[in-house]
Formats: sequence, C-alpha cells, structure tokens
Amino acid sequence: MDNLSLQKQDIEELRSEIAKLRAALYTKEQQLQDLEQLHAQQSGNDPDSAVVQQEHEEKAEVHTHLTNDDIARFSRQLILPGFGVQGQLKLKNSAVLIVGMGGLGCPAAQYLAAAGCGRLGLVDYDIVERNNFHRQTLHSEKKEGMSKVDSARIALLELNSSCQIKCHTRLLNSLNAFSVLRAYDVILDCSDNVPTRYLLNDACVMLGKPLVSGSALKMDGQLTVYNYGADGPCYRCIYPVPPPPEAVTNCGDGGVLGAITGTIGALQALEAIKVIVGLGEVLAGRLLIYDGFSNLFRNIKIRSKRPNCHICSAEPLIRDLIDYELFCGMHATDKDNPLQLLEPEQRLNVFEYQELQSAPHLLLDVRQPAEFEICQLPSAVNMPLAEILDDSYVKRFSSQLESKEFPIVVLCRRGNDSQIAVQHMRNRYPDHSIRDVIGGLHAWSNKVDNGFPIY
Ligand SMILES: Nc1ncnc2c1ncn2[C@@H]1O[C@H](COP(=O)(O)OP(=O)(O)OP(=O)(O)O)[C@@H](O)[C@H]1O
Ligand SMILES: [Zn+2]
Repeated sequence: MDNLSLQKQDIEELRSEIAKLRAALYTKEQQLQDLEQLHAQQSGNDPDSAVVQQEHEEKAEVHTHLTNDDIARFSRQLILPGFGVQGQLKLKNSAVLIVGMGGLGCPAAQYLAAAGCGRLGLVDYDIVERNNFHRQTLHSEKKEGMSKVDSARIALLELNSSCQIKCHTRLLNSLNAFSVLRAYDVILDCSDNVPTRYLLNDACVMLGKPLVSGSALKMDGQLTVYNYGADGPCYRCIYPVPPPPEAVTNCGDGGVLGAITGTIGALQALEAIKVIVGLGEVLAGRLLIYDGFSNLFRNIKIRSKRPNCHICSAEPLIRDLIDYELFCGMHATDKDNPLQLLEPEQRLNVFEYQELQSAPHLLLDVRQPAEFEICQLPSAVNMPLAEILDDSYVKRFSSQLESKEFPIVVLCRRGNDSQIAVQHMRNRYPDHSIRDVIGGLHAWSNKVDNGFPIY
C-alpha cells in the first residue's frame, strides 16, 4: 500500500474510532441524565420539571401578531384559504416534538421549521452514520459522528433561525417520556421500533396529546394520527398486542428508498400543521397506505376507539408507563443487540475463520442476494437464511453434507442470522462441524480487513 492510501486508511480508522467514542459518551451522558432525574424525582427536586416549568413560562409569551419578516417569509402559505394570519400565528405559538431524527424525522422537522413552527423538540440518542445520508437529509457529510439531534438543529437553524429548537439527546424511555413530552402540543412518532411506538402512544394518551405516526420500509409507507378527537383510536386500539419480534424488520435489514421516507415524513409535517391550525380533515381513524412501487395512495378507514382498550378506554387497565422492551420482547435500539443462540464452541471468531480459510470448508453466506452482490468473501456461497430454514440447502449441498469431517462455516452481516442458520442446521446434522462467524462481515471489516465495505 502506498503512503497516500495508508494515510487515507488511518483517517478512516480515526473517524470511526471517534464516532464510536462519541456514541459511548452519549450513552453515558444519557445514563447520567436519567439517573440524575430519578434521584431528583425521589428527593422531590425534579430538574426536568423545572425545565418544563420554565418552558411553560416561555410559552406564556404568546405571539399576537406577525412581523414583517414573517409576512414576507410565509407569504405563499399566508394567502392560502383556511390558513391565513390566524393559522400562521397558531403555528408560531405551537410546540412540536419529533421523536427520531432519521428518515422520517428529518423531512418532518424540515417542513415544520420552514413553515414557521415556533418551537421544535428533537429526540434521538444516535449519531450520524454514513448510511444515513441517502434519506436523512438534514445530516450532511461533515456531520458524520455528530449527534443526530445536534446535526439536525444546525441544519434547521440555517433554514429558519427564528425557530426555537430544544435538543433531547437521549433514548426516550418510560423514565423520561412524561417530562420530555409534557411541554409539546403535538408529538410525531418518527421512530423505527415497536417498544417506542407503544411508549409514545401510552404517554400521549395519558397526557392527552395527538400522535402523528409514520412508518416506512422498502418501497412502502404508512401514516395515521392517533389519539385525536373524541372518537379517534390510539395505537393500542388498533394493535392491542405487539407483533412477534421475528415479524419485525427495520430499514437496516429490509432497506428503504429515501424518497419513500421523505414522502411520509413530509406528510407527517402536514398532519401536524393541520392539527395545530385546525385546517382540513386530520387523518384520524384512517390509515394512509403508500405503495411507492406503483405510486398508489390508499386511504382506509380503521376502527374507532376500542371500548375496552387497555389505555384509552374509560376504565383503563394501564395507568402508568410500563417496561416497553419487556412488553414487546424487543429492544428499542438497533445498536449492539447481538443474539446469543449458540454455545461458544459452535462459533468462530474472525481470526479463527481467517486461519481456517486456507483449509477445505464450505462457507455459506446467508444474506439476501442483493446484499451478497454488494460484497462477499472469496469462496462464499450465497444461501439466504429463508432457504436454510425451508431446508432447500439439503439438496444443494448433499455431497458436502455427506461427510461429517467437512466443516461448514456460516456467515452473515452481523452474526445474528448466521446463528439462527447454524442452530437450524445442527438440529438436522448434530454431529457435523457447523459453526458461524461471530460478528459476521462487520467484525471481518473491523478486525481483519479494513478495506472490506461495511453497509
Ligand atoms: N426511543 C427512542 N428514543 C430516541 N430516539 C429513537 C428512539 N427509537 C428510535 N429512535 C431514533 O429514531 C430514528 C429512526 O430513524 P431511521 O430508522 O431512519 O434511522 P436509523 O436507525 O439510523 O436507521 P437504520 O435502521 O438504517 O440503522 C433513529 O435515528 C433512532 O435513533
Ligand atoms: Zn386505545
């Protein structure tokens, strides 16, 4: 490798090291904040309550007129019938909380700040990563490794410097949800996981706040407004029980196009504006289903309030926030959630696999073909997990499976699917040497070959 390439590699390594240190620092800061808050609550001196109090006092300063700058800036929406000066003033006096500064949160925040929403709260615990740029359009290249909330704040202030932006750089959980949500009029769920959806729903019902909920995956999106109006259902009215964890896919695993999240995020901003201004027909009790593949929008009626809903009925069973990760059997973060299905002797670390590489073996890569096409190890054979689980592999590799001595190594992106595959294969061939690679291709790239692409 020449000098310049070595320098470039050092730069990349340092960047990635700094990003990891920042992430660790944010997590610690968040733990500290939550502990401090718990301590203060228990000793009757809640700092967040003081902040909320202060915010309410700030809120007391109600804007009663538009400035000349407002008039010039918002002229194109001011002349809209049904919006007008009163609508603009309502927006100027409003406070909207956006949970998740990712694919949905970025466009939603962008349109709300641009439209003149007076106060925006941004919640996210995560940092900007390179794979965010294609859809999380407030985060630009120079901000890699920065907290998403700070990055979004900078971009939003460039767009509208008079928007007041409060950063909540933390994982929203049952401990902090009330104190964070309380100061806002409308909440946007731009998160990507089921525990957070239930948490936000329950907190919004208990606080009496409308929840604009969006989701997007692959080429599809969905949108609705929960807890709005006398008969508007909540999330639990529609989904009383969480889905099984294996039925849930996120963008990191299923993929998504930026224009899809952009569409749904912009529509979330629109619904928030309608709620605040009292404009048009709010999408409550209805679900918008967007099929980006055919560019079709369907708008279906969903049920009204469930009379025996555990949270929004007259006699709710749930009267306080619960442990949502436990309730859903899933994590609220997609970071570092390694499965622990296999025994240590059923696994290889990347260095052990590196040694084995020169010996005869069968390397099965259980990722999707589209992922395999992006990058693969030499001699790897693509056998997607679904085809392991439906036993298609038995026929295809019958000759290799005949000999118990012939080792099989299973590999995936992060070392979770590979364990599921090994567990399944071992049930059928308990005496074979079938092992997976701990940490998958991410670990390979981090520890063995920095030049191997990470996605
Ligand atoms: N409970 C929570 N508290 C704070 N932020 C949350 C919470 N749950 C989810 N988020 C944030 O919501 C955002 C969801 O956006 P999105 O799925 O587009 O981003 P991502 O997690 O970066 O994507 P990928 O799945 O590709 O890694 C993320 O930035 C995530 O950190
Ligand atoms: Zn309900």
